[in-house]
Amino acid sequence: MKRFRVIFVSIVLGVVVATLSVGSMFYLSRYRASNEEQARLSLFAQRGLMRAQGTFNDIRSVLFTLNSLSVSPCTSEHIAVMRRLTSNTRSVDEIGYFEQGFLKCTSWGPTGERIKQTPADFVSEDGVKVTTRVLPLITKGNPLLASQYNAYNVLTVPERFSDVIVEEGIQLVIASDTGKIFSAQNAPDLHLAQKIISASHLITDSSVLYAVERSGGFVAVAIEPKRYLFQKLHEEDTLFLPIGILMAALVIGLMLFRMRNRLSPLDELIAAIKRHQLVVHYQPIIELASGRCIGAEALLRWQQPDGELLRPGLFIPLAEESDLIGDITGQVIDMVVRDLQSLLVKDHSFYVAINVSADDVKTGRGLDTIQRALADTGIGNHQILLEATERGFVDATSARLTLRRAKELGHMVAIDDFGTGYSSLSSLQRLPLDAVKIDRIFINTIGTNAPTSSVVSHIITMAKTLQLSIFAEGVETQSQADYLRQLKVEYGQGWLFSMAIPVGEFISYYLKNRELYPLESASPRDENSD
Ligand SMILES: Nc1nc2c(ncn2[C@@H]2O[C@@H]3COP(=O)(O)O[C@H]4[C@@H](O)[C@H](n5cnc6c(=O)[nH]c(N)nc65)O[C@@H]4COP(=O)(O)O[C@H]3[C@H]2O)c(=O)[nH]1
Repeated sequence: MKRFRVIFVSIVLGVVVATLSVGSMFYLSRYRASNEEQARLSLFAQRGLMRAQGTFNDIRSVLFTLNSLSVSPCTSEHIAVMRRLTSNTRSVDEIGYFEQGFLKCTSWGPTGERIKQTPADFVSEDGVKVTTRVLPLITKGNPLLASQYNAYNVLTVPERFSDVIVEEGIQLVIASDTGKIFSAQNAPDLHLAQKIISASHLITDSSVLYAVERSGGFVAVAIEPKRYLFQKLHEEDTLFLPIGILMAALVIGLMLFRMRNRLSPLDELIAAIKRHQLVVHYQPIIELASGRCIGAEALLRWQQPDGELLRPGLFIPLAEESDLIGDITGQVIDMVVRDLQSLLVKDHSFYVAINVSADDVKTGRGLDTIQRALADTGIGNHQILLEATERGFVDATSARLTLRRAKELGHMVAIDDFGTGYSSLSSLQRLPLDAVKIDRIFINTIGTNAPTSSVVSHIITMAKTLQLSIFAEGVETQSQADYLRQLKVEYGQGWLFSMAIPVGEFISYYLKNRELYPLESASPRDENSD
């Protein structure tokens, strides 16, 4: 279930991260491309506006010069001045002089035709009237732009208002802020340009991008078909999408790595220790002669998120291999103190057996952990019985040191699962042990014809010879209990009495048992032994 959840969550996260990474790069490339294009268009619009204002300034200055002349109109001297100003000013292509609203002479000379002054399309702040698309009657050329001030009229080729260098694809429109178009470059859609100029907000046209610049009555609009943006986008995409894909691959790789770690049993165990998912259940230990519950064995369980409890056989070996067992022993003793402190303090003949690992025995570290946990609790050291398997005694010298110290501190020490390893009578003799726990595989054979059925009586005899207390594990039937009682085995535990149960249930069991069998006989070692 947990495995499925980790895989599911990792896949969902992987998809989200990949989408976000590629999506954000996709968005970034679009954002950058359109920003860059917008900045480029603004630049061209600004240049166009400057050119238009520069051209108009030239025209105005010519008009003001002409108006300040004191020569007689249309004399050869007057015409010569007009001609000189025309040829010296780039923005002026022809000058005309009007009298009573009709053209009298131009920079070409006197004119015989009756040409009327044109109505203005646009009037500048200083009174210069501009008419777009005036057909020059003298030169008969393309439509020109006429700027009038009092009696003078200057004709200008409209392109002079927009002749800046623009990049391919960019269209430029120069107009008055009332929307009269003066000049354009690269054949823009004039209808669209007018819409843009007169709009007070951005207009949405899916086919173009544009920028508008306004100043001094002039407007410049730079327009670009969106396909140029797409080209730019393509360039940005080729830069940013690989980055997005790389980022996604990196994050997904990291997640896979983490997922693999989270799925590894060792990492799961480390997380369980950190999150305090290990719990202790208690199995009553019964004095066989009286039926009294005189102690309990603390047995570890790993609580899974779905409520399932894992037995220690599935994770203790891993903890032992990976050096986590010391932490586990620490948590077990802490839990025992937390769960049973008040019971242990009230009943000093009651004791709890805890399992110590081979490593705890070898290093003696477990003893320090236990001492720290018991300090100031009111629990006596004699109330903590240490169970170590035969594997803990392989290194006899360090085992002897640890056991001796344990005994000095007042703990009882039992050899667990006796008979399943290679411990011999002689090796046991040399160790300062208090008790032997006979493994349940031997108890199982009691009353059967199994070839090992006689082993139980041999172990019992041997333990008695060594003056060790005897605990029988895995007592499941009344006949097994009767047999053990006959052979004077003092203590038993097993499903006949109770399975390992959570602390609440255990305390109820203990209280009921005490009602049935009030305290009078002694535990393997009484409380004075501390
Ligand atoms: N079939 C049957 N089984 C019975 C009966 N009565 C008790 N048992 C089971 O026999 C095992 C007795 O514990 P153990 O010999 O100390 O053997 C323990 C002990 O060596 C180790 N262990 C348990 N808790 C800890 C711990 O906190 N630290 C360390 N280092 N090892 C632990 O894990 C082993 C297995 O523990 P559990 O799975 O809890 O299994 C327990 C218990 O639940 C019975 O009548 N019938």
